[in-house]
Amino acid sequence: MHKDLERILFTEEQIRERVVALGKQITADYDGKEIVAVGILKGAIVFFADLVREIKLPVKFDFMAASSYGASTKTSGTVRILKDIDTDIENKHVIIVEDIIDSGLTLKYLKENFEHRKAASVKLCAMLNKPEGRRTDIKGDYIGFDVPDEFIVGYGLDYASTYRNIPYIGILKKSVYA
Ligand SMILES: O=P(O)(O)OC[C@H]1O[C@H](OP(=O)(O)OP(=O)(O)O)[C@H](O)[C@@H]1O
Ligand code: HPA
Ligand SMILES: [Mg+2]
Repeated sequence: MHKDLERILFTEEQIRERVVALGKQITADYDGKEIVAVGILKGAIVFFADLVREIKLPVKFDFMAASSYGASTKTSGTVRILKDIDTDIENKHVIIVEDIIDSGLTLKYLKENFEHRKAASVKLCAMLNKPEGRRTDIKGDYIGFDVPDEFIVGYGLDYASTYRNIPYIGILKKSVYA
């Protein structure tokens, strides 16, 4: 285990099993449709790469970069869009792919933004969900795992731009940021 982790929540094997199941569910739900998967950089990149390969339907890729945490374990409350998608999503079935829904501020902002562009449908898929962090009424449509109210890293999730490449998911020691 990485020395800065308090404990591992989900191993590589548990993550793989859950991602396969999510891919199957999405494949069944979107039968006959084409999907535009929009990954939210940077955190979603690892999950995105694994998930899209488990969806057995035509999937177009696009990416948006949004940031609200910076080098903190608390949301700044302001979602900044650093890069927009370049696909015209009007009448398209969009799945927004995220690493985590915590306060929900990022996804609430993005979901409304996508609906204004007249997508045929917009659903949210997140690897992790932290219900106790929530400050909005946003809910995910496809969720990998619920996590406790702790700061989580690995599998794309960072603290101050570090730990994203840890292949499993764990709780960061408080001594690292307190
Ligand atoms: O539900 P919320 O409280 O809004 O938190 C979730 C968002 O915060 C993180 O992004 P961050 O701003 O850290 O950017 P990053 O993806 O580049 O790490 C994470 O990747 C989600 O996008
Ligand atoms: O628990 C978290 N870990 C990493 N990034 C995050 N962004 C929101 N919540 C988290
Ligand atoms: Mg982050």
